[in-house]
Amino acid sequence: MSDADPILRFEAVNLAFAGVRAIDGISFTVGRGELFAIIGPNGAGKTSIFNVLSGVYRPQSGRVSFDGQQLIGRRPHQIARWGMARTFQNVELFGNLSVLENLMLGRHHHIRYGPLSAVLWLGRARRAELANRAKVEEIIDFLELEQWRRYPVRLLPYGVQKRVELGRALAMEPRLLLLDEPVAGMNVEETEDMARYILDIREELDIPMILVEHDMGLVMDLADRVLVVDFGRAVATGRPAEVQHDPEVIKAYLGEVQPS
Ligand SMILES: Nc1ncnc2c1ncn2[C@@H]1O[C@H](COP(=O)(O)OP(=O)(O)OP(=O)(O)O)[C@@H](O)[C@H]1O
Repeated sequence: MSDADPILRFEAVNLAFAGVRAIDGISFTVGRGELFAIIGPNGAGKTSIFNVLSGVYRPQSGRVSFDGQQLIGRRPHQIARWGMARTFQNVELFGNLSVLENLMLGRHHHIRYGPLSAVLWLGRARRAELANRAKVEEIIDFLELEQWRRYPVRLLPYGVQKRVELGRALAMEPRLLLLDEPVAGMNVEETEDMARYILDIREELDIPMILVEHDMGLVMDLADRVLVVDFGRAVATGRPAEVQHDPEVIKAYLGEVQPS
């Protein structure tokens, strides 16, 4: 499913911290419309890959291109403006602001009018504001957040907070969405809901995604392809059913089987 013109190309990336090889020569591509998962044991390098993609870490070597543009050396806000949005392992929202306000913040880099127009509420600022509001309303609808829209986010159930975070990323109208453990800490019902929204994003919004997730069932159900990492290395890449039976993958998860 990784086509000839992928949205993302991650090539031979190396990232080390004081001797720890967090990413050790990993390469992969993500196709347009693909749901690509990265799995691996704790400390394998998954978050480091996300941090390289979003410009937080600068690798020592390798190339990363997003829709043909080189990413390494770019600032996080620039990469976000290019259309790469991200959710975090722990919810990172403004707890005292409402769902609506948090989603509007996801639109801030779409705001194109200057401060003077904003203060005077001139035509351009007004039109932009209305367009931003319409986009946010669309997302509230899509993620079924209507009943929560005016509530401060900190008062909402955890599963709903994670959904709002997803909504804020969608408000950026991303061309690639990075989901960092979207169902971590969720109960079964919340997990099922989140899985449905992720599938809807792919089917209805046609946004490619990279998913880092410990919930193996979710990955196997949702992903088109899976990259398995261990100690900073790519252990296997393939369709979920293929990697599941790969002896290297089983070894990475279960450890070396000792002869009795
Ligand atoms: N800023 C940092 N400074 C030093 N070491 C780091 C830093 N970030 C990551 N590492 C190290 O790099 C390795 C990979 O870490 P990373 O967080 O990417 O793994 P992970 O697969 O996301 O783990 P988890 O599933 O626990 O979130 C680990 O050994 C980690 O300690």
